[in-house]
Amino acid sequence: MDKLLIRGGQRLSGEIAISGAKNAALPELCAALLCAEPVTFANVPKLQDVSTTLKVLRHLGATAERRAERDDEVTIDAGRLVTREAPYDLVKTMRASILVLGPLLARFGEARVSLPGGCAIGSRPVDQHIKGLQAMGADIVVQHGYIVAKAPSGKGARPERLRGAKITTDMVTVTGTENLLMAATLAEGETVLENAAQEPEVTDLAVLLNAMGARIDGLGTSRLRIQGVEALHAPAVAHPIIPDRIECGTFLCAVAAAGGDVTLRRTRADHLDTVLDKLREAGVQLECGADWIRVRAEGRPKAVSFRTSEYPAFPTDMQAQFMAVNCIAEGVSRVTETIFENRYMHVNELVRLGAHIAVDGHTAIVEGIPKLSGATVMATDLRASASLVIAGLVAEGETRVDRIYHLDRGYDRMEVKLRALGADIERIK
Ligand SMILES: CC(=O)N[C@H]1[C@@H](OP(=O)(O)OP(=O)(O)OC[C@H]2O[C@@H](n3ccc(=O)[nH]c3=O)[C@H](O)[C@@H]2O)O[C@H](CO)[C@@H](O)[C@@H]1O
Ligand SMILES: C=C(OP(=O)(O)O)C(=O)O
Repeated sequence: MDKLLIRGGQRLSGEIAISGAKNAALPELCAALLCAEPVTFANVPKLQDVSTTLKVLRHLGATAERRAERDDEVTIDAGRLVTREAPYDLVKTMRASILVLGPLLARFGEARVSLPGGCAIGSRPVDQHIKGLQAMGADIVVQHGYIVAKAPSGKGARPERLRGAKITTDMVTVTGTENLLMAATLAEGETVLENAAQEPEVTDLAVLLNAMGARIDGLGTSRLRIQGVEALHAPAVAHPIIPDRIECGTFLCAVAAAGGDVTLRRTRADHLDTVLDKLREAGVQLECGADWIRVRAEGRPKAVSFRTSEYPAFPTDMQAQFMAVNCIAEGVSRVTETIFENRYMHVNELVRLGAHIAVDGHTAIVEGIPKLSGATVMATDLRASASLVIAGLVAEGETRVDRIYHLDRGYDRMEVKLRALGADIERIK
């Protein structure tokens, strides 16, 4: 298993480009299942989760290839599928594999999808996906670890289309909104999704679907109104995946902790407002352009308290990385996690590096100290891994981060980008 070896203490400087967003790429690649024509995407990040999604799509019978001469471009052709089943072995490592359910059911009237795996950050049920699809007329049972779904039966052998419905989810759910949105594009009549997630990745999916001929209104709001159509088509041009706001936020936190002067290119500052505000509160200097952010930091940052919540509030996917900054900040901070019940797996590992953190229910109290000290730590989930890398960059001596397959699920060559900024970091095979 690969590990990262980090020798802390280097300032970061220079420029890097941010990759396409994992959490936009995964649903959008699955959206290609909604039509029989080849759909091309640009700015597709090179991540383990993207490779797993392409494997799932190939298993279903689609062709899914990166272009040899422009390897950020991927074309999916789901013209002829051979099965409607996404098996456990392929989906166990990835939460987002649940996103084939809505498209398969909507286009073919049936799907058999293993309950998904992914980061161990909470119980993560998919009851809202199931309830929403049931409201659209689907018959769904969970059997032997699989969600078995069928559209309402028609008069002949063919299933009917799903039916538009008014659906209000019990909580804001990102992949739940995405699954129901995709299903609704091909349903008969109007669907209204209330309490919809407003994350930029959901909006980017809706932009793609509309470019494929869907009729979705209310983009970026908590009410999505969808008029179902009979078929979707390939968009006229390759769909560019939006930049990864969480990758960008992770590098911003790395500079806030380690100090330096870095410009992040091909990014969207307007997707990161809350994180940028908190970094300013920490004393970090930021300048933002249309597609770049320059970050400068000297000395210890100031401790900043925050609370995670749905977009546009502070993202849960940035909680661990910002906590690493607080570990070496001046002062005491309170970090409250409201989305996932078990997202403090990084705390014990940060404590191994010398951090002073006490967890009280959903809140972690972090007392900043001037220096962390290098140690061997274990990555437990994707963003926890990123927080350990940030901590390693500022720890005295050597930090070894084990089990970085979690990191590879969601970061596009993180250690290569950090090395380009002057970090002393290497991957050990
Ligand atoms: C691939 C992807 O985009 N992953 C993101 C997505 O995950 P994901 O879509 O899985 O997260 P959700 O937004 O669905 O989860 C929010 C909360 O709702 C609960 N819930 C959700 C669905 C459901 O049917 N029942 C239920 O109880 C979850 O357990 C959690 O407590 O949004 C999360 C919250 O921003 C991010 O951390 C993940 O990076
Ligand atoms: C929790 C995350 O991913 P996933 O939903 O794919 O497990 C994440 O991106 O931080």
